[in-house]
Amino acid sequence: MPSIDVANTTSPGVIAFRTFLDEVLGEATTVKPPSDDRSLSINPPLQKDDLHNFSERLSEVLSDYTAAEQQADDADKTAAKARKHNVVEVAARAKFAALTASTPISSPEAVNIWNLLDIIFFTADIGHGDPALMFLLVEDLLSSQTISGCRIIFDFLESRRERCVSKFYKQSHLIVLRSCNELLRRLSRAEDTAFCGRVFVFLFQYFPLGDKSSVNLRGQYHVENVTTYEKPLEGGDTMEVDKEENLDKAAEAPQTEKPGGKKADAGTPKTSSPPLSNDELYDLFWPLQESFSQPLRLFEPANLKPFQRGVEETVKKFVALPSATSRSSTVDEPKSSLKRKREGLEDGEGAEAYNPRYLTSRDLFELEIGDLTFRRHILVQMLILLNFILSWTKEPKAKYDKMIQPWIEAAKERTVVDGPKVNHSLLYTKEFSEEDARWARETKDKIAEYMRKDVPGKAFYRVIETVLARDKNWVYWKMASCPPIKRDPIDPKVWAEAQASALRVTTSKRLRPVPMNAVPMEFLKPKAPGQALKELEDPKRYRLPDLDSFKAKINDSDFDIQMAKTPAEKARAQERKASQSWRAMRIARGFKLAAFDKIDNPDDISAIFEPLEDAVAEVAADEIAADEDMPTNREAVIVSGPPGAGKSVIIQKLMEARKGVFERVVRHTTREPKDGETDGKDFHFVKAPEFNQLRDGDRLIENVDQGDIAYGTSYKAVEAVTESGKVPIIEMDIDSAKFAKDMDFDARYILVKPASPESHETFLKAAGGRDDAAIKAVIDGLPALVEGLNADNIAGKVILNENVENASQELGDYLYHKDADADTEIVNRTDTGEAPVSEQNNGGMDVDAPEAS
Ligand SMILES: Nc1ncnc2c1ncn2[C@@H]1O[C@H](COP(=O)(O)OP(=O)(O)OP(=O)(O)O)[C@@H](O)[C@H]1O
Repeated sequence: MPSIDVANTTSPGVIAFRTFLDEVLGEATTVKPPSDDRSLSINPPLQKDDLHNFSERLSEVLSDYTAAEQQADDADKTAAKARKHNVVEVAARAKFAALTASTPISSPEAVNIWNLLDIIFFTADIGHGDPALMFLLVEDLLSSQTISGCRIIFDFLESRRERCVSKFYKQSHLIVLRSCNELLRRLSRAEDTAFCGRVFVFLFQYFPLGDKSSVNLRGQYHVENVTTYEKPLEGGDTMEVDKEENLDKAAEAPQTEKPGGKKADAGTPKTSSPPLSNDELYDLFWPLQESFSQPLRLFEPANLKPFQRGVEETVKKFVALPSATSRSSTVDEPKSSLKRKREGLEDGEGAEAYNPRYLTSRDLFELEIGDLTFRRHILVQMLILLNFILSWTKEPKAKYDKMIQPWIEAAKERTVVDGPKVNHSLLYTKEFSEEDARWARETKDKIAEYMRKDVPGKAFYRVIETVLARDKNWVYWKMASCPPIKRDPIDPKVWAEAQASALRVTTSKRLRPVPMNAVPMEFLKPKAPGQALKELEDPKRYRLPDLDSFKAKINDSDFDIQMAKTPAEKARAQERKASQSWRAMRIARGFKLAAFDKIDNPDDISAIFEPLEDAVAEVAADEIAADEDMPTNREAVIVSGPPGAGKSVIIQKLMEARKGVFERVVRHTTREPKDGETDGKDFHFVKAPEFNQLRDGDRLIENVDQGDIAYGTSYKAVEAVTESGKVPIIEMDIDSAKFAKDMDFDARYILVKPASPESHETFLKAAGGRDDAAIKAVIDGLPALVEGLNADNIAGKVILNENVENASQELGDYLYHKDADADTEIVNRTDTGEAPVSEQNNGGMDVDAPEAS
């Protein structure tokens, strides 16, 4: 900071620059006058061109300093430049201080503050001022204002973000980070949730993905986040539940009511015992927060046991509470009180935000856990910790080592100094036992089951699952000390070749036999009578252009429409687009007519270029069965079953027997195509990011990971078949079918089972690709695998595969009769006393009786 007395300076440079500032600020006020509408005073940003000859006039004012800088020898240049920057800074700070002292930030006159900051930015932009100055002034301003004032300043910062990032990222990023962090420290996460979010989003946008400045590289936990709660009613400083000897004692001794009946027993959880009372749970519930804010303490068994007990009892209690839909009025109370609290907030602030406040008073405990949102919040915390436990057991640790090895190698190959290095502060040496991992897995399942119950529980749990999965990637990235996230440059050789061939193509001087774009006129030459006419009819002569070629043309026209400078130019581009769209639609009507239904807006015909329509087209190209041959119920059919049960052959037989009725839905996979497999026919082969996009966008009805390979079925692929008029039939393993059912995907679920373990073994041998041990593993695992499907009553029909013909016949019969009134029909058949086919054929396998059929 320059040590000049700002108010009484006699430095001619400072005086001159300050006068200049007053002048240009006056001009700026004519361009952007004070306005009652605050958004107008901040936006649009002042432009340099709005100020008459700004650069020249500024250079003139600072000419002496610039001359001194130019004349100085290399050693003194920096000092000369600093002198000029000091002059600018002193004058600018003085003006800024005067303005901020006299102008409330929310008044219309605050436009002068924003204009001054813009002018300081321009000054730095043409090299006459310190680029950091504007950011330092904003930082000062933020620290001098109340939170509502900071919101206005933040509007300013957000509107100038791109400009600042593109010009002065290097000089500003640390100041911006510091200011934002300071602001976040002042904000209450509960009251100013939305504002906190804005600050975080701003930081993410300001800093490039992969920038380490705001990464918690050492994995430090927010240990100051201490939740205070009431001590156990009995008194005493230490929570009895935390003492290990008590855990062991309690495990042995029967649970006795302590004096007052208020103290929780921290022994081994009894899964069958009833949920604890609120008072008892209170003493186990709030101490969990300690582990939530410091997960590393769980490596100590003395901390882990009470944690496990607390989690189990809490989950048990939550499960026992009435669900959101059936709760009594008491549970609404916290919400209404919260509402009252939020009424004081500004418009739009916090309306959608909910951040649970920890009301840790014992008296409020019942109300607190009665709130579904609060319960979910706690359960998410638990899931994070359970994931933490699962990440630090033997197996995942070995996986990290394997994963990190290539980074270490890469570091050696590239540069020793800058390459990715393993971040040892995140690689803990301690690990959890297999027993702890099992506990974590089981508890996770319980929590998942509970969370999925309430509406919209399934979707909510899915989001949480996705977020936690994504979080793992960040942890991996931090473990490698945040290697740069960038694409490798193109190999110079490849680049040179591409350039050379582009040159060759574009500079060919050879005369073409037919000028470009001209139609060959050869047929006009005298020929045998009638031959010229025949040649004219040759389909090659009137071959339609490729539909996709219009896509780029229409995009170009769209661009021209947007960028048109005059109305005439715009009209021409619109006319061009209309003609291109018309021609594209004429071509598409021949084979993508179904896509026309998807066009809502005539200006956007992109639906006809979408791959879905390709699938429809392909399907449509096949023969479709006559209406009377179609089943009444055309809902999708999911055929699932254990590996080698005969799903494929049964479906194949059915499709041959009922031609043009069913169509297989093609699944997506991230694996590479095997020999003979065709993209779009056997699978849609996609890369992992594309698959993740489908999965994260909820565009899959099911997906499973088998090792590193992901499989999934998209809604679009199913729709494509439905739109073609056929019945989609999807072959899946049992887990995928359960997943689809969980996602409430409407379909008829069929389970195919081999009639006996012996025949299953034969099928698996016939299918090949498995050795004896693998075959045995499949057969042994079958009862457990099938159990879920039967128990949850997912499969509406179980088919025993003894004979492919019969099984496919049975499937066909079922699909043709399982329509609106099929149930009655089926019941009638059973009423005749005839045993269902599957029962007759169960061949000794322990099969739950399928729905009567
Ligand atoms: N009833 C049957 N009689 C004789 N062979 C059968 C019968 N059912 C299936 N097979 C044979 O068993 C093998 C496995 O059948 P299929 O490929 O249809 O099973 P899948 O359930 O589709 O298996 P996966 O899930 O592994 O793809 C095939 O070689 C098939 O010909």
